[in-house]
Amino acid sequence: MSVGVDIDRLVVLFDDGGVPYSPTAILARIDNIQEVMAVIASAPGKVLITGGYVILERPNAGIVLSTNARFYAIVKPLYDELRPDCWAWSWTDLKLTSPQMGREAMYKMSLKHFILQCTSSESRNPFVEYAVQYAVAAAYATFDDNKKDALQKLLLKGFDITILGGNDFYSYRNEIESRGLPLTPESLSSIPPFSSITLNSSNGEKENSKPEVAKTGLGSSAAMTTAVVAALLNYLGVVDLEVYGGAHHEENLDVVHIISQMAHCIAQGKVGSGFDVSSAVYGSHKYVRFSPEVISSAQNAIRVLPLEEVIADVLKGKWDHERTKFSLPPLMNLLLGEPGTGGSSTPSMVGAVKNWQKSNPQKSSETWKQLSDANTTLEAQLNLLSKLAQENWETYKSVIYNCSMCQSEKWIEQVSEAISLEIVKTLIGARDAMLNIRFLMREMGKAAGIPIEPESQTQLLDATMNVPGVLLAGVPGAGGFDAVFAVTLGDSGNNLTKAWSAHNVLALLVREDPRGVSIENSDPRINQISSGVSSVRIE
Ligand SMILES: Nc1ncnc2c1ncn2[C@@H]1O[C@H](COP(=O)(O)OP(=O)(O)O)[C@@H](O)[C@H]1O
Ligand SMILES: C[C@@](O)(CCOP(=O)(O)OP(=O)(O)O)CC(=O)O
Repeated sequence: MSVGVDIDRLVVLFDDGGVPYSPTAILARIDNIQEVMAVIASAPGKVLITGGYVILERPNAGIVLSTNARFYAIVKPLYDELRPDCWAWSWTDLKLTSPQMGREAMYKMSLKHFILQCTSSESRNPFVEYAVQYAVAAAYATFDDNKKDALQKLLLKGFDITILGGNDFYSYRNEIESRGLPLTPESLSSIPPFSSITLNSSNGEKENSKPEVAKTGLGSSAAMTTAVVAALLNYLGVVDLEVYGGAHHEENLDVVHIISQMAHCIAQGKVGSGFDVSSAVYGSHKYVRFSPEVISSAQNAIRVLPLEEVIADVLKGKWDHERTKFSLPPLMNLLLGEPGTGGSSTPSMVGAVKNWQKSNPQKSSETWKQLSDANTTLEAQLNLLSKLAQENWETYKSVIYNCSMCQSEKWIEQVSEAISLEIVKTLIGARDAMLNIRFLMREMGKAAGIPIEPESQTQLLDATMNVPGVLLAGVPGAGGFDAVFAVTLGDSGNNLTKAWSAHNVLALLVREDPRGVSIENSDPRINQISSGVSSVRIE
């Protein structure tokens, strides 16, 4: 059977409540973003649930959960055909588009030294610039002469790179408030995918201070850098990320990790612990940092050696970071709540903690040891819960279901037989470990004179941990006034979302997703278009 429809009378409506699209406009929108020979990679944002500050020093470990918030990089040639005279060129072109920021920048890249020169006056993106330079240098460093010829041809076609960050990376709280919408996840989901980014107005202290992106704290720069590096390395043929599983995939991920860490550290101007890039590459895991020398020695070498040689050495360097499998036990969910009290600057918080370590080495090392032990205890309790779930699934399921409906003091009353009791005791053990971590983080903050868990967050976290079905809550990473996290049991996340909304806290749409960097089959804007279609009608 075929149905005749006058195409110009068809109207497609999107869930985002935006303007209806005619089919012609839809086709133009899809056509416009349909990629030819494009490689699309995505990398997740993260939440560091344990290990803030202490993971800066080996061998202290942290638990980092990757999320369903993803950054995308689309890489394709800028020119379809090679121009006849291009063999004489020693430069190629790079176009970098950031639609959410309304930015487009053009660069020339030297094929000898991989130096980038910005030829348009648009504001620069150092994370992407270093990602491009180091990925291209990695290709030269790893290819033999035959492959270098093919590489040269591909490079001469230029690069057209588009970067897109999922809405979850940015704060839309002000927008929701100004539109008079309720502070709920439903309001957040009404915002169209890959929306324009709200910029915080500059504070006026420095005349030329750049407006800052209003962020939710999921590590946008690490996810962005990793997505660009992965897309480029795949595009150039240095790695093949489409073949999943096995040792070869792990080796490919390690190459993406090394080049991303290098680009991120150099662009950021500091060698941090690297957990945010690590989770963007490998997904959720337990992380122990790499020795910073592997990057600092490369930083020195860059001044005297060709980049290709430096990158070759970095790829063979002593990368001693450790990652151990970790994910939340079954039937547990990660939630984030944005209190709307503004973000804090991690480098200055880290600087204050380092000063305290110098000025009071004995007390600070005691606190660090206690914190590290408390982090290990929480990890052990969560791992034990995963094991108990695996071995006693039915009992585990019913205990979690019962506990999800009441406050923690009542959990023990729900059980009688041995296994259920062990499960509840382990849940309470995890809670106690989190309370201990929070206490020690507050102590560290007071001693260093910085708001790691400030009073307003303490009140919010205490109230959160009293909501029925909430296992634990805390300030992620470096702490401060950013969004807080909670781990909830079963379906109790809905209780928490409502409780937060009543406290003027916006529950974000972010959830744990253990998937690290990956290659995507299609432009994420096309996926979002098709999943966003709510109805088609004929007018
Ligand atoms: N969608 C985007 N397109 C281009 N650049 C972006 C986008 N989102 C964020 N950025 C850039 O990424 C960087 C974020 O880095 P930073 O402020 O250190 O954040 P984070 O702590 O999340 O890593 C900023 O330079 C910002 O301008
Ligand atoms: C203090 C830290 O241990 C954790 C910082 O954690 P955040 O999750 O706050 O990360 P940023 O994205 O860098 O702001 C510093 C570090 O390990 O890099």
